[in-house]
Amino acid sequence: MELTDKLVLALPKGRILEEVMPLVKAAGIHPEAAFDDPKSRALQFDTNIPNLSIIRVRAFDAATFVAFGAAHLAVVGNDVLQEFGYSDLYSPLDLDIGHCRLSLAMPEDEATEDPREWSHIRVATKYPNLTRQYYAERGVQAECIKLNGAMELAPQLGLSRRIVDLVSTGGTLRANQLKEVEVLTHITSRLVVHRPAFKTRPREISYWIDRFREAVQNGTNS
Ligand SMILES: Nc1ncnc2c1ncn2[C@@H]1O[C@H](COP(=O)(O)OP(=O)(O)OP(=O)(O)O)[C@@H](O)[C@H]1O
Ligand SMILES: O=P(O)(O)OC[C@H]1O[C@H](OP(=O)(O)OP(=O)(O)O)[C@H](O)[C@@H]1O
Repeated sequence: MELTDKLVLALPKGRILEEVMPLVKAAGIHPEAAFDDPKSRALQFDTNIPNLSIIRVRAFDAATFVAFGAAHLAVVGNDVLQEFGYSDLYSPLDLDIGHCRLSLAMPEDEATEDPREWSHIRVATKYPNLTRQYYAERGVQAECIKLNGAMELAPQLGLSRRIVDLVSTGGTLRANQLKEVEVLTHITSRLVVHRPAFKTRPREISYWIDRFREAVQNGTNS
């Protein structure tokens, strides 16, 4: 495969994509038609900007592509940034989208947390590093069971009493008879860049950070 010097922007293909595309377009980036074609199996897309292409990947993978320099820019939730803690990711801009929180939840009918019970904690989560760190700061070693979705099933089925998961409206917790016990961190999506690429291609990358900043500001003011 031929490597080009095109800038690569990684976008998460899940729920954030719908929120991020108005910003991408307001920043002046318009992907080729195949990007909006549900039948297309393409993963990389040209844009109206000759030296910029878009890749569409899973939310967690967007951070990984940029962390290793395979993409130069990405849109990533700070849940993902905190979970990975990649040192080569620089996140200069809050995009003010993807608002949610990462919370500890337990069954509604159970007594609220008593730290004296914390001799052995088991938690089902997509965020084992963040969760372990949260409990370690409280002097507790947590056993984390990594799930990639549907964490809310874990308490009902006896996998773990506690889950750490993203909460927005709280509807998913309520539908599964769970209560939010504590917020670990508040989340929004950020524009992130590959730190070494920012050093070698500062003008190009600063240009796009500025365009996204303007898009966010114009969106907020309109
Ligand atoms: N309920 C929510 N409300 C707002 N933002 C959310 C919500 N859930 C997740 N997010 C944000 O969207 C990002 C992607 O969400 P998630 O990890 O659930 O992926 P997805 O859209 O289900 O796709 P996939 O799991 O296939 O990658 C998260 O990292 C988080 O920043
Ligand atoms: O508080 P709410 O508004 O109900 O949102 C919370 C839900 O949203 C996310 O899941 P998503 O819908 O992305 O599906 P997933 O479990 O496949 O990641 C998250 O993992 C919760 O399950």
